[in-house]
Amino acid sequence: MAVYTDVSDDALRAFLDDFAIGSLVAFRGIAEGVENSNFQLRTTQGDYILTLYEKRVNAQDLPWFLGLMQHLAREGVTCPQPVADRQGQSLKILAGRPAAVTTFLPGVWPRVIRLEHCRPLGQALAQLHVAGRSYVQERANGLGPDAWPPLLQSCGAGADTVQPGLLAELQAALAEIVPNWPGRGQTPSLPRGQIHADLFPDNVFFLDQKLSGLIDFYFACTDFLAYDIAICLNAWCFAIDGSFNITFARQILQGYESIRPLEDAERACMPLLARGAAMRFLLTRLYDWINTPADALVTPKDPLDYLKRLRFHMATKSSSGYGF
Ligand SMILES: Nc1ncnc2c1ncn2[C@@H]1O[C@H](COP(=O)(O)OP(=O)(O)O)[C@@H](O)[C@H]1O
Ligand SMILES: N[C@@H](CCOP(=O)(O)O)C(=O)O
Repeated sequence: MAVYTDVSDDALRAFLDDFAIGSLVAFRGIAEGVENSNFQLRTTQGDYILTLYEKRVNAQDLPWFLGLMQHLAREGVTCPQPVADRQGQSLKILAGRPAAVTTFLPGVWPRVIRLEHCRPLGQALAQLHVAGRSYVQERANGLGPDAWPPLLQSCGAGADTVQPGLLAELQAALAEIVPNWPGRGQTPSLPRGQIHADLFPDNVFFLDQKLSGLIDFYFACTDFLAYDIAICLNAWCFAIDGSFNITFARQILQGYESIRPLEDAERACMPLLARGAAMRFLLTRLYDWINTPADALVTPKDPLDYLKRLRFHMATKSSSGYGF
């Protein structure tokens, strides 16, 4: 459960007095997610989400995230919208944390991924990339390739307590991936733009068998568009036993390319981008696995799920391995 910060009934009522969204009927902490504290609010006017921003979110970036969500909605991408208070402020402080109220998005995320989710996912990702073109302000990816070696170093010997030999295996993989990242060494750069950077199944909602919207833009940043595809291939196309579902991948790619055709260089880089994406999530999971106190109200995600994926991508030498 991800509720890092408790909010008292009285503090919440006082906070909501600033807004014109009715009075509080009920609220509950949401037992999902690992990054921020989320609460579902019911007021006399409807449902809302209250987010208190925690460990990995830099408060200075919040205007950029909230602005991106507003921009994408104007361009036709369904996503939560910040709710401004009576003074026009959407970014506030509650219980000592930066906080915002956003609109509630109807739908549920798919607990079991099926083929019919994959094409709409690819289309929605490409729509996001196209819509993001006119959001001109950039935000660097703080969890890009330069962040990976120090993140592994901060896990240190703890990595081998998760699995013996893990530290050396990841160091060797990093030595292959980081110097050859697009735009470095012999590898050409790729088209860049605003990316979601965390489009996992729990951030994609479906309703009546249709994709109803995207949530959780708090890792969004300006980076290679094809890297966002690589993140989705990691998050959506592996079975519990670690096997890669190329049919799912093909549907994601075809859905994406029906909106935004890829350049040859983007296709060719997919094995490299997929390795980087697996590494990024492996490392944040590993760090959290080692550093989350046993009594914390959050269920850390298993880093070893991403070791299986990384090994698959390290062994995949051609983009045809992803269904191109
Ligand atoms: N705008 C929203 N509308 C409906 N449910 C939401 C919304 N935002 C978050 N949730 C719920 O809260 C859960 C955790 O949110 P998420 O943004 O993924 O957390 P985190 O910030 O920890 O990554 C989601 O899986 C979803 O159930
Ligand atoms: N998707 C990340 C974790 C962060 O996302 P959240 O939406 O679950 O908070 C992972 O799976 O490692």
